[in-house]
Amino acid sequence: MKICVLPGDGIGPEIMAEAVRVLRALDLKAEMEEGLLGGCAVDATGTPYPEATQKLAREADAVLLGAVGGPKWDGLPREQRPERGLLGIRKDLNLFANLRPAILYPELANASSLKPEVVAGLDILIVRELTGDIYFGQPRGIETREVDGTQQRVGWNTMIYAEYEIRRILKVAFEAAQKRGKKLCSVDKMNVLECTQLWRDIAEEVAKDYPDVELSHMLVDNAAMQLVRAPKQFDVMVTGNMFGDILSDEASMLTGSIGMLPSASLDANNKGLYEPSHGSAPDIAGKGVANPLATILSAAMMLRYTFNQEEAALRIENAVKKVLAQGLRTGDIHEPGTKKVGTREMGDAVIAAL
Ligand SMILES: NC(=O)C1=CN([C@@H]2O[C@H](COP(=O)(O)OP(=O)(O)OC[C@H]3O[C@@H](n4cnc5c(N)ncnc54)[C@H](O)[C@@H]3O)[C@@H](O)[C@H]2O)C=CC1
Ligand SMILES: CC(C)CC(=O)C(=O)O
Ligand SMILES: [Mg+2]
Repeated sequence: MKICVLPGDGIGPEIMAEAVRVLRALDLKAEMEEGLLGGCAVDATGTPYPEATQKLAREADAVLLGAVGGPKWDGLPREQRPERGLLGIRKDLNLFANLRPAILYPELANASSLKPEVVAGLDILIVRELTGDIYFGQPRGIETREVDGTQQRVGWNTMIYAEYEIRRILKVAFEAAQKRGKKLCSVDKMNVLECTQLWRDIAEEVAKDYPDVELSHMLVDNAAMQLVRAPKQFDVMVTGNMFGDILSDEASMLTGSIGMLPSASLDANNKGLYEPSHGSAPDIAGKGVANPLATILSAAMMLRYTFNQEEAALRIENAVKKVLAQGLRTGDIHEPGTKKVGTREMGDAVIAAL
């Protein structure tokens, strides 16, 4: 098992240290090699996805990533920003399928942003397309030009999907739905965006190959509302890169915190990059208080999807459940009657529970 470890920026190194310790505690035959991605890579090499990291990531079976970015790098030219490194590695490894499971652990029912009765038993899988859409579309830019007779700055991006990109992510979503509750909700904005009209048309076509899955469609604004009104109506949701980015952050709060939401980004052969769904949390970086569970649960997803080690994945997930049952909580999920712990202490507890 060759794993490329990219801690990244902000809380990245803190949460990654715990995930790596958990993996080591499992005593797997894993080779882990660290590399630079994001702001730390910009500082060291001038570029957010340096060649050495490209080589490491391409040669590895899987990549485990913390998070990238932070205000320190926000003023850089766009090509040098940490987030371009993240988009770069996703594109380079062809990781078009991003799976973000929003599962409520019963112990966190009171930490959810919604009432316990609305979220009890919540288990949604968000399937987000990850290498297309407006995050990658060309042309894009900011320039000064004449508009209605005056010089103005104009900014623009392009929302674009080719048929094959839509088709392949829908297949992933239908197959995931087949293995779960057999319900798939495709989220788009077809009432105003041609790009997502194509998405909806193709969803209807692909659905013919999956008669056992019930396909529904929802406009993204309604989907955002339904997620906080009655989230348990959803089984699998599939959507484009930008809508999926936003809806998955929203869904994370139904599970108690964005610090609980892991993710897997897969190519066609289950080579994967695994990372928490959150960012580098500059507001709490360096304080030892970040929740490492999303990263630890991402490591479990890595064992499941890339390495077919279901038993080891379940061991990690059960250890996380046990720690929550013991009442240990980082600040983001803390509530009266539970014990507040830091990042390292949470990692220690998961290892003890293993
Ligand atoms: N995959 C990645 O590497 C991502 C990187 N980013 C980057 O991260 C930087 C910060 O972005 P934000 O919009 O602030 O989003 P963020 O997800 O980093 O933080 C949002 C809020 O959630 C909290 N939070 C996030 N992870 C947490 C954890 N594990 N434990 C406890 N609290 C946690 C933060 O403290 C903050 O209050 C930006 O530079 C952004 O571009 C943002 C999202 C994803
Ligand atoms: C650079 C962003 C697209 C990262 C992000 O917010 C995400 O993938 O969730
Ligand atoms: Mg995001």
